[in-house]
Amino acid sequence: MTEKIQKKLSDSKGARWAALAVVAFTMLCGYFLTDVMSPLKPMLESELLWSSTDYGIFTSAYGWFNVFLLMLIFGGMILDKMGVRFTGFNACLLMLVGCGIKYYAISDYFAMDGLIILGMKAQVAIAAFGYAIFGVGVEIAGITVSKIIVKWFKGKELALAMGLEMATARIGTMLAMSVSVPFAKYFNSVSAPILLCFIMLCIGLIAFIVYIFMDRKLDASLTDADKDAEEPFRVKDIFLIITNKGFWLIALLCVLFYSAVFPFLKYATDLMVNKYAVDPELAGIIPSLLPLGTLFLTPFFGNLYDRKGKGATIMIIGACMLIGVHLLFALPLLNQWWFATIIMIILGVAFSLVPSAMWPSVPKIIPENQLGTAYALIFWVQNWGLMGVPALIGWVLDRYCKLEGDGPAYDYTLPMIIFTGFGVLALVVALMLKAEDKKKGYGLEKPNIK
Ligand SMILES: C[C@H](N)C(=O)N[C@@H](CCCCN)C(=O)O
Repeated sequence: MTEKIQKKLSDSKGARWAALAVVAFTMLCGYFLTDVMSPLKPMLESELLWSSTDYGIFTSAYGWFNVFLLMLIFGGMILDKMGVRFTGFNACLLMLVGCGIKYYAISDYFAMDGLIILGMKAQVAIAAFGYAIFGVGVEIAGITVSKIIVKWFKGKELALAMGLEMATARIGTMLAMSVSVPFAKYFNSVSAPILLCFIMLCIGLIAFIVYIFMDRKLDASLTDADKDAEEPFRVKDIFLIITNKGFWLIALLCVLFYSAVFPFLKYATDLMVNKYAVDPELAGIIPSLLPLGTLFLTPFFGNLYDRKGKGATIMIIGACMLIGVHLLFALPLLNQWWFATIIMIILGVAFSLVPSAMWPSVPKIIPENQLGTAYALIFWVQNWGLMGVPALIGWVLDRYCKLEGDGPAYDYTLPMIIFTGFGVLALVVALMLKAEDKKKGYGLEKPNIK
């Protein structure tokens, strides 16, 4: 009699890559809205009379609820307790609600002109409130998708899969950077690109519902032994996570590195206009090259990490490149669009190196049943930067960098020096992480494929 060996659904290559494609698409839709306003900064200033500080407040709202109301941490605990299907679906709903509120605030339907809410212009406050709700949704969706990828790819092409997920999400950023202004101009409305995002988020929700069916099938294919091996999450596990030095080094590297990239992207279009004299209508194209480069390179470096290891070294190289690029943006040399384009592409390489090695390194430090909470805690620390740095840069621009006359509105030297500082600190932490790996034997320099 032949004994049938039960295979998990994730053992099927087709099934696991299909699952990845579906959830990565949901993230693409989320990333589109995340960055859709960045190229619109000059239009917000000229048409809705926002200042750089208004824009900075609005942008920082992304992290308000995640940071102060601990929504991300609760989200991570819900994820580990209730599972990926429940958490992911509700995260998609939150993204939609947040996007709807943001659209209302920016659209012509908005009728509270002249009102002040908590010291902010009503329009800025309500758009920021919507963006804050969206921020909770997209961040919880991010940790959910990370856990989904570990569920399907652990012991297989984990870093490649994470790299491909990030690459797909970056298409959303790229679209935001390149189509927002032409779209807004075509419809003669700053809010038109946000409506487009709303439609995309509806499609993203449908994609996640498709994933829910795949996840059910995966669970049904698990043997009793697989299920027994899954230890339940206990609240006291949080203590185990936060007393782990490796965890803190990853979290610190994450906040420092990402503070020098995502908040930079929010101002990159404006930098192109002010420092490199690029036409505002085309200025979003140069920053959009950053996600374009990461599209190919994040999976490439992820695959390299899967097969050859060297995760900690990859993070160190990425941090060094980040410092070089921001320094070149800060220095008063070669204020030409082509030079900005070249260094933006190099930033894309740095922005592929660090994430491709950092995120797949977390499961080497933290057990799988605590992963949702661990990713959530890392995102929470990171959100302090995503929230604080844009507000800081907006304030610095208004206070110290305003220029008089008909030329550029701002001098970007000081903001770029601040971004360089984050890069230097990220490098120090990356070096400490490599030393800790040597001491504790996490295996960050070892390949992921067993
Ligand atoms: C902004 C968000 N918190 C974030 O850090 N996103 C990362 C991807 C993290 C998920 C990895 N599986 C990014 O680089 O976009």
